[in-house]
Amino acid sequence: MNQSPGMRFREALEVEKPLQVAGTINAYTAIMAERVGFRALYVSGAGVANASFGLPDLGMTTLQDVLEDVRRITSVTELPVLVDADTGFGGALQIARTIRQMGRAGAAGVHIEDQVMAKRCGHRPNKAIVGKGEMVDRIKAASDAREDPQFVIMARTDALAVEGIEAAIDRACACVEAGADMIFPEAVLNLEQYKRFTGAVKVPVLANITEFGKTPLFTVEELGGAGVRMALYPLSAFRAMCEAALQVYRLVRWEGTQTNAIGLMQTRDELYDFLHYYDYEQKLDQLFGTDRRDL
Ligand SMILES: C[C@](O)(C(=O)O)[C@H](CC(=O)O)C(=O)O
Ligand SMILES: [Mg+2]
Repeated sequence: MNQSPGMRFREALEVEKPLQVAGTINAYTAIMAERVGFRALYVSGAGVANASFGLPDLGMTTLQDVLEDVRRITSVTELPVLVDADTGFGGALQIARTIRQMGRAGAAGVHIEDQVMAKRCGHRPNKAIVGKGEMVDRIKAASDAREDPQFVIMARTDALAVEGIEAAIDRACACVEAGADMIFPEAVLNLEQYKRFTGAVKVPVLANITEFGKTPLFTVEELGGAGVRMALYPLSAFRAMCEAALQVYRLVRWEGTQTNAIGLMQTRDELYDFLHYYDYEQKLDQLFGTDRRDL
């Protein structure tokens, strides 16, 4: 595995069209997603905020908070990991630091968006965005800072909901001009709009297929037909995990036993299989023998 993570992401993009990018909120889910066959993973800003810190996705987490989750994930997978860097966590110099530290944490690339620093979830109302010039500066700073030229800089624009499609496409093109390798148009409403973006920008476009948001749950075939090159599922597994956890808590609390919750659970054997538990155990036995009575 001597290719850089950025290179691996770009290769995955050539192999699978559109490339499905699986959101993984921790190291263990990354292992499962890799085993299932995904070719690229994602660390969601909302995932870090919600799952790791119990906070809403409103720009309250720091670069270090995100890096910690990125390191945990990149240390257990060979798959390239795209990371949500929100607004970049500061001005030009801080954005440069974000890019370098993400690279060193093993990320394949990041997306940086044009919302104001006090950002909101992309699928919520009342978003505010910085001017086109400031967004272009963010992308210039990011693209200039990469230590590996293959590290992916993806520009996310939230302008569609704020200024409309023409302005959003104009921004996307300006970001590509400034060095963005890929474009993430946020909160797209229909396939026609995706077609407008993919027709206008000459770089790969990502579709954020997040549930309960503004974008319908388009299939990969539909997205591919609109020229989209990446389909992102940022929180799908997390949402399902949360629902399962809630059901288990309720059942145990109400029924005084987990018997009726067992069907919602991954078994010990499955868990150990994903973790290669038995290989580790065998290693211990090899090293120290199985008779531990003299300890
Ligand atoms: C992609 C996203 O930025 C994320 O942090 O995962 C979110 C996802 C979501 O809230 O559903 C976003 O679209 O803003
Ligand atoms: Mg986000």
